Amino acid sequence: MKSFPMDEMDKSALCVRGLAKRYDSHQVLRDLNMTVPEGCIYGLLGPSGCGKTTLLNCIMGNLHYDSGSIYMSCKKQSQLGFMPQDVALIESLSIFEMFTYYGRMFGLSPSKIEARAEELKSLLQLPPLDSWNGCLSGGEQRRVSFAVALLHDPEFLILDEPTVGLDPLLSQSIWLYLVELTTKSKKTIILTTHYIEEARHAHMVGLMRGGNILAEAPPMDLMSSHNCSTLEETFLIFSQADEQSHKLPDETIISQEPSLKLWSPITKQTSFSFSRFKAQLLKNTLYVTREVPLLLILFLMPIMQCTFQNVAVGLDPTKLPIAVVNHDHYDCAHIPTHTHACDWESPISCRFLNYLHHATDTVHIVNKHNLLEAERDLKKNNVWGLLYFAPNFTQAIAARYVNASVLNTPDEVLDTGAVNVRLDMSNHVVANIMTMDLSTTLIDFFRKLFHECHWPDTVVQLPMRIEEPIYGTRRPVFTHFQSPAILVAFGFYFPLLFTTAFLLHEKVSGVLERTMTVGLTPLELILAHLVLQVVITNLQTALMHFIFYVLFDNPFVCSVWLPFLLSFWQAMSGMFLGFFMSAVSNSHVMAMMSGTGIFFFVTFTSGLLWPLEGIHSSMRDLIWWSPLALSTEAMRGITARNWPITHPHIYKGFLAITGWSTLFIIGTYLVIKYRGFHYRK
Ligand SMILES: Nc1ncnc2c1ncn2[C@@H]1O[C@H](COP(=O)(O)OP(=O)(O)OP(=O)(O)O)[C@@H](O)[C@H]1O
Repeated sequence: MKSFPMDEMDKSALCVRGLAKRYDSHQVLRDLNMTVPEGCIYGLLGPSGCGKTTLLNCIMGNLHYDSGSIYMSCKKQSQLGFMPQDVALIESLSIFEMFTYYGRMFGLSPSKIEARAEELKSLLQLPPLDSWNGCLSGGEQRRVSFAVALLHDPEFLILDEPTVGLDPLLSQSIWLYLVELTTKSKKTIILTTHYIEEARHAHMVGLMRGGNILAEAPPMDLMSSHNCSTLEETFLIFSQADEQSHKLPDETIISQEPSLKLWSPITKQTSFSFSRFKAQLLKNTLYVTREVPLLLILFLMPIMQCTFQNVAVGLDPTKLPIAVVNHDHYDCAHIPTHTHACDWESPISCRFLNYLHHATDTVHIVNKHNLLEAERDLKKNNVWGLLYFAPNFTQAIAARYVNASVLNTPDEVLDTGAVNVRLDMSNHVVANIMTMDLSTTLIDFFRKLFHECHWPDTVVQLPMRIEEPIYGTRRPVFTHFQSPAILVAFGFYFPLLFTTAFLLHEKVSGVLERTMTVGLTPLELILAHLVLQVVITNLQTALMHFIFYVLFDNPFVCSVWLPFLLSFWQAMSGMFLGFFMSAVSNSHVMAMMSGTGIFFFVTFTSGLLWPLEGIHSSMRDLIWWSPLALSTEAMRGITARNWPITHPHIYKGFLAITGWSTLFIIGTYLVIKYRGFHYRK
């Protein structure tokens, strides 16, 4: 290969001077100088981990650097073509769809995109353009990725290992094409490669080691000045010299505290472009509609979770076995079933048990012969409770209510005339429901009995009258308490999950970095996602409201729009947290772990599982700062009480969501501003 004429090098396409970059305490680039003449191929050679990718990212403005300076002849992102080390293809698109996506990013017309696609297909021997990226081999993906970098015919190409894994013949034709690009079209190309010998094709090579360029010159000049026949040999000589010279010790550089973080001279797109926004939106929509498992998760999950919640949570337990030891009467089978006849002779224990059997579904009577057997079953949790009627229970009851008044009935008689109940109280919910059910059934039984005898039934009632409730029903169910909270929690969590997973997938696969390098702005990225999320959220919310309020008939005493608006607003807040999570997370594991933590924190402190009025007194004032606490209360206020938006409980809910959303947006803005939206290993 002819070496690049030195006189043409005066005009530099890129000048890097004294560049330093470190990750925490790891100094990756140190006092690095590099000059790339215009219209040449510059081969950046160096062992793995020497900092090549870091250098390229600093040049393109994907990374801040700590000190030094970078000069570039091209200033706009659209003049730059970048092929990252990871292929960073969008797997759910076909090759042509991906060309269309990137073409739109660059503002190319459809006919131009089509023409370039055909050109690049024959040049790079690409598979048919309607092939899915996800089905291509590694080498094919690399060629497609290379084609994307060339699509808009940029002036400056930065290629991170373009020929790795390619057929030698294809590699050679790519090199020939690159040389043609530089000679005919005066493009400038920087490429990295592990195949040192292929860099002979380059006009200039830079030998990089330990974060520094040891030498840069045309490859032939480098070899001849060191009497070497291969570049490999030349690199070895430079590496040995570098090893012996022991340049600056690490600490010297680490101790330099950079005063400010510097960017590359490439001007980042800041203005909003409808064409890029549309390209991103169409790409996202194609992705979501093509990924059937994702679609199922998005819509089946709310359906299933809401259905499970309604059928599995909050309903009163039924058919709880309860042991009955009846020493009042051993064989209730032959006692007449007209339980409430004013008859104080036939065994009241049997008549009460008969009434219990028919009046409530909560307990299921299991007759036992003696107390020992019943207690054994209670300990083994074969039964949840034990009812014991002492001998002469009926007579004692009669003595209490018929033959005498309660005041002059002896204590022993009162004792005998009491139903003895022993329960397994280890399960709070079951124990409370059984206690309530047994006492109300017993009171009801005696009320009806007294009624038959034409006695005032107030004798057996507490001196308290429970009036019709202002809100809710006389016999509230736990599901009714939970459903508004579940709606709010799911409304928050589903968008959080989707946004985090979707953006993180793009980030980790390198697609996001690539699209941001070609000019997509954070605002366009966020708006395109927002539009899709709004559509998904509205469908999910409609589905969830339908299941809760139409299928399962949870309390809903209000108009449709206000709870829908609250759910929607809550979902937006979940999405904003998703933006923040995807910006700060570098892996799905990290996002998943923090997402799970957030879910449990938010669930426990939202009043979903238990009323917040029952929280420990030290947290009583703080709890309302929890992200979903006020909105959950607002949802209850709307759906069960029909409070308007002007009610303090309701507008505080909306304000709390707005406040948290603002916080998430500010957090995301700061992360993007100071760290970028890029993937960091
Ligand atoms: N985000 C990061 N945080 C911390 N260290 C990093 C980060 N990115 C890269 N490094 C480290 O910086 C060094 C240089 O990495 P870089 O990817 O630039 O090397 P490279 O020369 O391109 O390697 P390869 O040829 O294998 O791709 C490596 O030791 C790497 O572990």
